[in-house]
Amino acid sequence: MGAVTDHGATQGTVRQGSDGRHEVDVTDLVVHLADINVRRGTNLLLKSVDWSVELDERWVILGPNGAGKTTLLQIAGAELHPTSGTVHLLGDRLGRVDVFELRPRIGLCSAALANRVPSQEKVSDVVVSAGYAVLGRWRENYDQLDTGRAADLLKSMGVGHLADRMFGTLSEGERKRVLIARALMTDPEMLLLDEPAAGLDLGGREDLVARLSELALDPDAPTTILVTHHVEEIPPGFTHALLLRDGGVVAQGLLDDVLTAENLSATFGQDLELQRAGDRFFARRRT
Ligand SMILES: Nc1ncnc2c1ncn2[C@@H]1O[C@H](COP(=O)(O)OP(=O)(O)OP(=O)(O)O)[C@@H](O)[C@H]1O
Repeated sequence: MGAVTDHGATQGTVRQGSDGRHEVDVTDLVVHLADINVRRGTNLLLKSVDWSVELDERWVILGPNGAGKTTLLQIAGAELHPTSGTVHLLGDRLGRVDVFELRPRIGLCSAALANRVPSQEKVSDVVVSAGYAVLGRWRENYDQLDTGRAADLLKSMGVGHLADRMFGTLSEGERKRVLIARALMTDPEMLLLDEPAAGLDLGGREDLVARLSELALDPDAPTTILVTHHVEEIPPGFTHALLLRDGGVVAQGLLDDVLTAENLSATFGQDLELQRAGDRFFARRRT
């Protein structure tokens, strides 16, 4: 296998430092990780990760089971502090900002969140309660503006007709769409999606990929970071990729540069062939 490149991610405002060198203003970036490590016991879940995400970028984080994708997303969501290294999210340094003020600015959709939704919760409440940072608690004073916004978001995700159903009665695909609507409810500056297509059938996956593509192509949509195991799930409109293996970055940068058979093979530890059909990707093992 040949050399794998670690393309530098794009940078924020570049200034001339007092010593004449160029300095990046990390507060202009949506995410900036500098040499972060996450250790649990003797395990290094993330190793020396540097990563910068700019405002109009849509990133896919790709890697095999156990690579550290969810751990990385938890850091981007201000849910986890690294063992070492510095993290800036939406201009604030993690550790020096109240995470309870930061988190409403970040929309998160994950299986862990799905598991916390009470099955009796009404779908419209699952969405509207995001604005109040609660789950499973009905408040009678939800604003009409909020309930209207929740209804619009459910419609935009193709599940408007399910607003009065109980969350527990929905199919896997319907739940995923409701949770994406919830993640968008607070009009977040950053949207984090952890394996949104997991557990969906082919039609459900294709429908979700199309909706996420619409979102990715909308210039008013938040900066989006999507975690997946499958190149087939990368929605058209995504601009950048970060490939992760054993907690380390294999490659990162513009999607077209990073998503190669060589990098994918290094990431998944198999000799893989990568095909591109239009704006979609397909991978399989070389025979
Ligand atoms: N608290 C912990 N203590 C020890 N190891 C942990 C802990 N939490 C996670 N890990 C390990 O860290 C590694 C990375 O986990 P993570 O969930 O980030 O991977 P992932 O890429 O999201 O995996 P998957 O694709 O299977 O969801 C895994 O090997 C996991 O077993």
